[in-house]
Formats: sequence, structure tokens, C-alpha cells
Amino acid sequence: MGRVRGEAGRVSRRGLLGGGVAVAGVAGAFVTGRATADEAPPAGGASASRAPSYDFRGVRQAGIVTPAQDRLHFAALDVVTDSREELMTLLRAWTVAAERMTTGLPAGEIGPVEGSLDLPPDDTGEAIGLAASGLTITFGFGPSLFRDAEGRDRFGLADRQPEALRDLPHFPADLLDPARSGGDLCIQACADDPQVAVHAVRNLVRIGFGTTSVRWSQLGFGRTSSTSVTQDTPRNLFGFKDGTANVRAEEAVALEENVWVGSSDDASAAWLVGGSYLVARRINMTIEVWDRQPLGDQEAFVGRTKGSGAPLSGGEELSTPDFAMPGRGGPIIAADAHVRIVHPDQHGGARMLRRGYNFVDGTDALGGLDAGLFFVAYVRDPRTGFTPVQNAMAKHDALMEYLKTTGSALFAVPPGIGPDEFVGQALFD
Ligand SMILES: C=CC1=C(C)c2cc3[nH]c(cc4nc(cc5[nH]c(cc1n2)c(C)c5CCC(=O)O)C(CCC(=O)O)=C4C)c(C)c3C=C
Ligand SMILES: [Fe+2]
Repeated sequence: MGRVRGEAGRVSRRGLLGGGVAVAGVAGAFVTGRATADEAPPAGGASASRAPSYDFRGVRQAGIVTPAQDRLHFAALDVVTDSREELMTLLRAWTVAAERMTTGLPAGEIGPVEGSLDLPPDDTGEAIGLAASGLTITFGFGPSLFRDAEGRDRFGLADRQPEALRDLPHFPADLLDPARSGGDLCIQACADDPQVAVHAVRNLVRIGFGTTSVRWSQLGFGRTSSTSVTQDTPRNLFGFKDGTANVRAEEAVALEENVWVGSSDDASAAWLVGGSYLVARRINMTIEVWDRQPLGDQEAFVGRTKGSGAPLSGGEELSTPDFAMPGRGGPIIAADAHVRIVHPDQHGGARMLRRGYNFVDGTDALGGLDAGLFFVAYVRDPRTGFTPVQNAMAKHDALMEYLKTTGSALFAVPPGIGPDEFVGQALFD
């Protein structure tokens, strides 16, 4: 009791342990490896050894084209107040905390162990000694933030609800758990250290106490996409390279066409221009059944080889698939192969920026792994960029026999912010 508050706000998490260099403030922290969300990644990518940090402020929110980090903690929250002011206050507080944590600082300026012994700390402490670890925090707004289930305007925002921001349709073969679906707000925290990602979400949830409650959350590991040409293609839990044909940070034109909301897209959503839509789908994979399928069948279902990830029509991983090449009794890339069904050629050229993660949430009642892909994709318009692709998959894709979608949500992700702005501010102006 009576302990004097120190200058913990001026000390990095590493500095708190005494093992690192205390920094003079946010601007000076972890300069090495620092990048803005729109920049190409620092040389070497987001390797833990270089421990880069990414600016929270910028033209775009970080965590979209940022080279996909290894770990995810995703949370969907419901707003439990009716007050627009309280919602804005929360977004202001989240902005301050997110900017600090992505720099490697504690969530609050007092810090986890420097404050009064009589008060709860303004940071929970489990990231003491950990670097920024490439942490990005990306915020989104769900359809239910604008209108409740009865269509009532909750916060005076209804006339700003984008046309495209409606609940996703119920797709054939969806087995959705409402408790794992939807949400007024979302937080996507990605980092190369799982504890840093969990710390970020935990502290934002703590700050939101009384204004928000967590609806559902998902941990992920082993990114299943590359979002930069500097990254190797990782593998999903079926053992296949995943992310080969993804939209990359370096593809400026493709990003404008497929990922960023344009100025003429929606008159009621000027606040979203330069942002994107985040589609989240929790897809269980029946691992044990898949593992009993012959290698040749597994490759036929995907349309690529399991080893190199090359299309079955030949070449290397990055070779263009030849969907017309004949095979035995039909095209060599089968009519129901995943890469054929979802290919942009089948969907008016629509591409998406995939940013999903593997998950294993223990075992189910039958002893099988409760495991799969937490599919995350950023699209300019889900009505053209996601829904037709998902519908085609649900109806025709050979992979579907091994998939069960248990959670689903859509969020509008506002663009980045300048100095003194809070995340999503333009929605309230
Ligand atoms: C509706 C969109 C998609 C869902 C849902 C989806 C689920 C899903 N995908 C894999 C495995 C792979 N997907 C691959 C490519 C790929 N997938 C989608 C879309 C969805 N996938 C797209 C648009 C693409 C790219 C197609 C192209 O442009 O060629 C691949 C191949 C490698 C790659 O390009 O990434 C694999 C493997 C699983 C296991 C899965 C559900 C659990
Ligand atoms: Fe896919």
C-alpha cells in the first residue's frame, strides 16, 4: 500500500525484467524490424529472432497484409451497453492499449507490477519479459452492432451499415453452433508468440469489462496462409501446403480489386473505404477419416500433390494449374477437386486474402480430435468474394466429405487510423 507509481509506461515489457534495454517511449521502441501495415515485411520476415513490431496506426489496420504470424487468438464480443458514448470510450481505450501492446509495452501505462498494491494492475503480467513478437491487433464490426435481431438501431449507426454487412447465408452442410458464430465486435490478435497474442486479447477483454462480453474465441497455430512472397507456404492439418495461390501483400492491384473496399462500393459506408470484410469460419476436419484415405485420393480431392504442392497437371508449386489437361477417365485435376471448385476462373476472377490458422481444441465425445482450420479471409465484398465460392464448395467440392463448419461470422474491418484517432472513428463522425 502507498507504493509510488513508477514510470512503467516508459519501460518496455523486456525492460521490466531488467534483461533488456529500457526505451524512452512508444516511438522509440523496437525500432529494429519495425514496419507499417502496408509495407513489405522486414528482411527475414516475422521470425521470432528478429522480433519485429508493426505500427498500430497507418493507412490500413495491421494484421491483414502483414506477413502472417505463427499464432492467433481471435475473439468475438457482444456489446452489453446501450450507450453510444460508452462504445466510443471503449474503442478509444482499446486503441491506446493496442498501440502500446503492439509496441511491446504493457497494456496500461502503470504496468503489471508497478502500481498500487491496493488496485488491480492495468496489465495482467503474463507478457512481462516478452518482446512485441510481431503482434498485430485488428478490430472489426459485426452486423449486429448496427441492428439487433429485431432490426432496431442500437447505437444510431443503422444508416451506416454497409449493404454487404449482413449475416452470411446458411450454406449447405453448415452445422453451425450459434455460440461459436456472429458477434458485435471482433479482435484478431496475431503474434509469433502465443502468450503475446493471448495477453493482447485478455487485456482488451479486461478493458471492455462492463461494456462488452466475450461471445466466443478461438486459438490458432501454424498459419495456413502466406500473405507475403517472403514467406514459405505452410501446411494445414490435412498435410497439404495451404496458401500457395493466396493474394500477397506485394500484389497492389489484386489487393485493390479483391480486398480493399473502394470509394464507389457503397454510399452508406464511406467510413469503410480502404478497409475490408473479414470472413471467419470454424471448419472442423475429420482428421481420422482423412488419415485412412490413400495418398492418391487425398491428392485428387485437393488437386495438388501433397509433397511439393504442385498442381496435378504438373510443374512446381507456383505453376498455373491446367484444368483442361486430360487424365485417366476425365481431367487430371478432377471436376470436384478443391482447387478447381474455388479457383478464381470459376468465380468471375474473384480472389480472397486467406489468413487462417490450424486449431486443435482437444478431443470430441468419440475421442476424435476436435481439430480443423479456422478459416479467415479478407474480401472487398463478401457477396461476390466469398459467398459464391463457399456455395460452390458446399455443393461440389470433394473435400466437403471431410469438413464440418461449426462457426461462422462476418465483420467489417475499418481502415487504419492517423494520429489522435481511435479505431473505427469514422463510423461515428
Ligand atoms: C470459401 C472459401 C474457401 C474455404 C472455406 C476453404 C477451405 C479449405 N481449403 C483447404 C485447403 C486448400 N485450399 C487451397 C486453395 C484455395 N482455397 C480457397 C478457398 C477456400 N478454401 C481458395 C480461393 C484457394 C486458392 C485457389 C486458387 O486460386 O488456385 C489449397 C491449395 C493451395 C493454395 O492455393 O492455397 C488447399 C490445400 C482446406 C483443408 C479447407 C478447409 C478446412
Ligand atoms: Fe481452400
